[in-house]
Amino acid sequence: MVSLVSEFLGGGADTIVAIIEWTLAHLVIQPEVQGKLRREVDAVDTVSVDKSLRKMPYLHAVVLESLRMHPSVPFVPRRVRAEDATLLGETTVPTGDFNVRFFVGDIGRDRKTWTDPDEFQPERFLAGGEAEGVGPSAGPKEMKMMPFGAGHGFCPGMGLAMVNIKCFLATLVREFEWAPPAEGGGGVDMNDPNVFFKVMKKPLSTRVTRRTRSV
Ligand code: HEM
Repeated sequence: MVSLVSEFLGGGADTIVAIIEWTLAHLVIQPEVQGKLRREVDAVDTVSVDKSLRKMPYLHAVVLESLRMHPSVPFVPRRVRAEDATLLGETTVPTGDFNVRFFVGDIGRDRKTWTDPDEFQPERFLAGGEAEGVGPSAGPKEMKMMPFGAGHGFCPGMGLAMVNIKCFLATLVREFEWAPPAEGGGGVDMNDPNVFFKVMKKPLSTRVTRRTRSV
């Protein structure tokens, strides 16, 4: 019970914080994406953001693009059994029990699947884009990305996480302008440290201005 609660608290909080920080970093260095997202957020009734999420496809695309590039949990471990020696891609898997790690981050940046995988392009998830119809969970036939894992260990917090991240981001973009740090502030470092959770190596530093809007 204790480990279950700690898994929910640890896995449920740090992962969300990390993805919001990465997304804000992209919005800071790509002001055109921030502007487009803000126009969408401003256009809906955001008094109760959670009720308006369905009307914000660009917000959905922004979050998916962030999860594709920066999945908070970098790999998914599985214990598997091969009855016969099997050819998996270019690797021959021997007969018997063994551990496999699926590197979620590498799947999301696979050059055979994604065009310019190191570019933050939320539009790819919109209608007509190469990832139209791709969602946060792995598809039954094809797995273009799997930030929440797949199969029997699949993340039970996915739905909660998506709503949480979207509500937070929509509110942060509605209320504030996000700009790069003032000169000498060190810029935005998009590297991640080689640790388990994919956090930013250097915590995001930005200039934040409260928006003044006529009601
Ligand atoms: C951006 C947010 C999150 C990401 C990227 C994420 C990702 C993952 C991944 C990749 C796994 C392993 C899945 C597998 O083995 O196939 C996992 C497991 C898990 N996640 Fe999440 N997660 C997130 C948010 C949450 C939240 C909000 C909760 C709970 C409130 C949560 C609770 C759990 C639990 C309990 C497991 C273990 C499931 C099991 O072992 O059966 N996660 N998560």
